Amino acid sequence: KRVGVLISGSGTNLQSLIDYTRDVSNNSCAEILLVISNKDSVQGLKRAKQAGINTKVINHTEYKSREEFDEAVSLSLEAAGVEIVCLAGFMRILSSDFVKKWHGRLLNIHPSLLPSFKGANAHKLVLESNVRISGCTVHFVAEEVDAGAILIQESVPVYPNDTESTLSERVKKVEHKAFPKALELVASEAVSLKPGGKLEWKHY
Ligand SMILES: Nc1nc2ccc(CNc3ccc(C(=O)NCCCC(=O)O)cc3)cc2c(=O)[nH]1
Ligand SMILES: N[C@@H]1O[C@H](COP(=O)(O)O)[C@@H](O)[C@H]1O
Repeated sequence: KRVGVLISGSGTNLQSLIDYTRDVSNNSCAEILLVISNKDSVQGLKRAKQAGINTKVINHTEYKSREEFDEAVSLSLEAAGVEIVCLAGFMRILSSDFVKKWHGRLLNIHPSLLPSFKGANAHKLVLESNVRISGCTVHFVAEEVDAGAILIQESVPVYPNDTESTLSERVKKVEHKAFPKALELVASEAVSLKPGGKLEWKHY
């Protein structure tokens, strides 16, 4: 399956997807063809270039509306023949037209155990709530932010003296395992998203 990855920053999740899909011992059904960033000169773009993967910067500030930005992103993905889109630290909310067009083929990784701690500052909310376990969630993207069907979750302990950076570092380690697994499930068609928004697991 042809995969496109949308990023906005460092791209460590992108790197884990590149490494996993290129490790022949994984017999991956996925191949990353295109990396799109809404921000220029982020480390994720360097990672893609080093891997010889096509990159494109589509700057949202150059578009009059969210829908027009999303349309430009979608057209680039389609032009490359992308079949599955992964949001890897992509920090723009996507319009419902985009989500509808890519329904069931659009994955996101969130740095908390959804449905707890939705939004752009999950680690901060986790620390403020004094929970003792956190982790990451890979889910299909739905119109409602961070509310799509959950594919994979991995947990980590939260320590009393944790900061956002010590927690995010611990969570990222399990993100880098969870995201490739989730992508493989979808790329191999072991799991799919039914129109009603529920998952259909074929090989379990
Ligand atoms: N419709 C839909 N689109 C998404 C886009 C990105 C992410 C990644 N997680 C994200 C979750 C929250 C945000 C957020 O609130 N950013 C500040 C506002 C930025 C902006 O104005 O766009 C961004 C990404 C998830 C979703 C999702 O679940 N559904
Ligand atoms: N969506 C969240 O944003 C961060 C992106 O990190 P990176 O993949 O750019 O290193 C990750 O923690 C991910 O869960």
